[in-house]
Amino acid sequence: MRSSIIRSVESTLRRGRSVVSPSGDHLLRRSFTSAAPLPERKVAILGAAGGIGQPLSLLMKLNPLVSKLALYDIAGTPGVAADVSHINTRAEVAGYMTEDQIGEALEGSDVVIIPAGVPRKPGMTRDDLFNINAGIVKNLCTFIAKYCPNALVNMISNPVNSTVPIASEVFKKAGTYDEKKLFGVTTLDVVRARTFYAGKAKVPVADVNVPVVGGHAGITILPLFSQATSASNVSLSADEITALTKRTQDGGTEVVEAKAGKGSATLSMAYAGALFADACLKGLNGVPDVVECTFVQSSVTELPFFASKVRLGKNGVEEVLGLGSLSDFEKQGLESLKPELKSSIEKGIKFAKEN
Ligand SMILES: NC(=O)C1=CN([C@@H]2O[C@H](COP(=O)(O)OP(=O)(O)OC[C@H]3O[C@@H](n4cnc5c(N)ncnc54)[C@H](O)[C@@H]3O)[C@@H](O)[C@H]2O)C=CC1
Ligand SMILES: O=C([O-])CC(=O)C(=O)O
Repeated sequence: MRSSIIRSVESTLRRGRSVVSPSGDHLLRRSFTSAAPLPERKVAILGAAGGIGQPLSLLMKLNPLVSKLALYDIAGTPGVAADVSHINTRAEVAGYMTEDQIGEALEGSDVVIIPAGVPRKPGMTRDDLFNINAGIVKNLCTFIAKYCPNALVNMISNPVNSTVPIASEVFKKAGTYDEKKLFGVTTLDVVRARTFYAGKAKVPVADVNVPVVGGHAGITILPLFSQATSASNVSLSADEITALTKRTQDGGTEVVEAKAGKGSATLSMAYAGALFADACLKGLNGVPDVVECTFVQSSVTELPFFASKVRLGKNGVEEVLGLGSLSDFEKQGLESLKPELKSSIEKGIKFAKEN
């Protein structure tokens, strides 16, 4: 059994296909065929030795689209890099520690993933992380602007609703901002919405996709269950949809409480981060119709940043897609989230301008 699984993964890798795929295995089918040579792609992970960073480093090492994997952290990277580097997959792994080495880590990167920063403890909101994480993100983005201004930046560090605007201001100040290349990673909200919906509706999770729009904190997370694929065959009551919405919005808190002081989601986040980075790489490589929900500069609403479905392409964002038709419940959720999201965005912009 074990050897047949290994054989199947190895044969997938030889064909140059992805082991992980956003939104289910349909993307596997639009990956490269054996005839297409895979382009060289460098991915850097900043915060690679942390709770998310370590399993994310593992998953990116398993991704055959990655030819170089740069692992950076302020502590612990040599061990993680040595460990991951022994895996017999395509990516060459190098570990970097201290700011003297960050330039080398970043240079030539196509995608930079940032899970650096402190996680929540029970009783905290994501915004309670602002005071520490805002400075970390600002500093790291200054290095990105200097060493790899053309990279796609996947921001995981919380509060995403503020750290993405901070990054945009740092890049603007450096003259390198390209709104097509900056993403807040909200994939975990989609992963949760799919899992919770499939469980409640008793349908195979692989058949379910659910757009999640807005932002990445509490009520700013708005799953659009009315647009769930397979929704037409499923009838959930209004109370069930309300409960699913709340569970998706509180998914992070559910994990924080279960971990009881030992941090927040790391394994599911690493999975979600790997899915989103994989989608970015596929877009860069010219795979058509790669669509993911992500928090980007947006004109979908009056807010300057907003998460929605986005088509990814050779330059990052190819098209920010609209919201589609919303149920009355979702319309109400959309209006309710705007004040909080607006103030988190403004807080990030103000911090970056004043510091
Ligand atoms: N976007 C999302 O959906 C999610 C975001 N998160 C956020 O991800 C962040 C990381 O979470 P964990 O990995 O659990 O935390 P962790 O504390 O386990 O790891 C963070 C890592 O960042 C490193 N770090 C700190 N300052 C750094 C700097 N200046 N440069 C490079 N590395 C630095 C630390 O040394 C540590 O290894 C948190 O802010 C958390 O809230 C967590 C889950 C989901
Ligand atoms: O809840 C947290 O603090 C971490 C996070 O963003 C998530 O799990 O969605």
